[in-house]
Amino acid sequence: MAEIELRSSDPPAAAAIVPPSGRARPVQERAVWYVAGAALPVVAFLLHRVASGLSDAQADLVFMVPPVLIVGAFGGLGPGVLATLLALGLHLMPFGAPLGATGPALIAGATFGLIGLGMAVFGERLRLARDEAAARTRGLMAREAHLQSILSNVPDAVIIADERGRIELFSPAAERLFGYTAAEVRGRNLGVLMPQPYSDAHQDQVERYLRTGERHIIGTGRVVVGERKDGTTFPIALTVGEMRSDGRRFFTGFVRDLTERQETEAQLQRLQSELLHVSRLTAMGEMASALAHELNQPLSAIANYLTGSRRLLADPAEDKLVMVREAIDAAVAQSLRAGQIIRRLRDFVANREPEKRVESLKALIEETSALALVGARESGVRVRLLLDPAADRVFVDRVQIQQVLLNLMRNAIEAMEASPQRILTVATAPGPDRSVMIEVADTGSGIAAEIAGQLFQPFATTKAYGMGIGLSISRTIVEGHDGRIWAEPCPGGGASFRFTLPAVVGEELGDVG
Ligand code: HEM
Repeated sequence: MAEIELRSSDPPAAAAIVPPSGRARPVQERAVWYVAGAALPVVAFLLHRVASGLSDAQADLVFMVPPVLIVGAFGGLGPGVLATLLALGLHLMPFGAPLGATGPALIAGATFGLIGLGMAVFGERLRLARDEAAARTRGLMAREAHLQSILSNVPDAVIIADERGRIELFSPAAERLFGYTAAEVRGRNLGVLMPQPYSDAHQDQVERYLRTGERHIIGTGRVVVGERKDGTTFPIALTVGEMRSDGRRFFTGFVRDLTERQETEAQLQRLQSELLHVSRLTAMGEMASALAHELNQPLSAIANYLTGSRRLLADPAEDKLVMVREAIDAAVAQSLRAGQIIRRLRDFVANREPEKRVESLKALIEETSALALVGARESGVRVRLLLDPAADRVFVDRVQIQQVLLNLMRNAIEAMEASPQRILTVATAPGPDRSVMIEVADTGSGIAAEIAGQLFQPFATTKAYGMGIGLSISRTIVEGHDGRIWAEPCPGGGASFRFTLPAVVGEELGDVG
């Protein structure tokens, strides 16, 4: 979990960036104090001498105390010592007091020197402390500036609250997201950012955490609902961290707006389902003439039976009537067959919401192969269905899986166009981890080496026609069913495409119509 311990005695983190000591103090400032240290005692001395008519040498030192103290206190050690020595020098100059002077003059000079030096040492320490404080302030300001720049630029809203849930910090992104200004929410409870019933219960949740230490959001995050100032709600991903500063506990919330992501996901899903639909239409378009042929067969059979019946009815003898009844029964059967083909097609191309149910693979495969083999039997393709009853029940969207099967079977049939032997095998078997494996194998030309690695990428195709999106769509569908799809060369030549689907076993078995 994100827990940060901050103590006020910690050195400012920005110290590494901002020089911390008085060494950074401008050189000019030091120079000014040296000049003052040299000038002020002289000025004080001269003023006193002019005022007292060059006679009162003993009082010189008294007049020079203020400049020495000022220079020592503010200028530090160097300027302070300079001012003190200069003042003593002036005091002891031959034209002031005789060099050989003893007694009170020397005692006064020594006392003055000690006070001046003491003040210079004191001033130096003061100066260092002042510089350090300035460096600390600069460090804190730099840290504050970094924090502000991070807070202004991170796309996530950042909100800091104390342990009573009162908002202390509300980043610019939070202002944009929730519609409040920082000033409006500072000091208010976090509850203001969420709708009921969260709002009333939130502080209890925070206090429960403080009491028990049991985390539900801290460290894991959660998708929750936020409420803007205008009362509208929106989905957010919330992450909460905990921090201690100066013995107090704070919570930091990172809030990411999911509205856009959810919209994007919904849009992707819409596009995806349109693509699935378009690809089914394309498949049907590619098969159109064969399908027309397939429908034509029952229709012309119906026409033949009915023409025959009319002819038979010209002579309504008993034995002829029997034949007419049989012909009409056959016509009915053919029209039902035509109806079934049309219904299957309509189901297959309809744009509908995906819906997963327990289905029988046997039924799915048999139905799909009827569609896939339209026009193929004439070209000599033989079909082998090796369906294991122990691998029959699957939890899938029927139309989508039929789409995968149809695509694999049509590919297999096309791949065998130039082969002397044309056998399409569809087999099922129990797969690993409660799955069922379906195999569609052919005896065609096999998979070209240059395309093997990108078979399931969109627009990878070796066909003269078609966009090459069939296999990539098949992969999307299979993965959407938590399955896997791959291709292998067949031992005797040709290609084998395999995919897995979630099996339904034991008590999960549902009724399949
Ligand atoms: C804005 C919308 C927010 C909603 C809807 C919300 C909702 C919740 C909920 C439902 C819980 C209880 C979780 C449980 O017990 O299963 C919770 C706990 C908590 N929330 Fe919020 N929260 C929001 C914002 C925030 C923010 C911005 C912070 C911090 C600045 C925060 C700090 C906490 C803390 C400290 C806890 C208790 C610790 C935990 O359960 O791990 N929440 N929140």
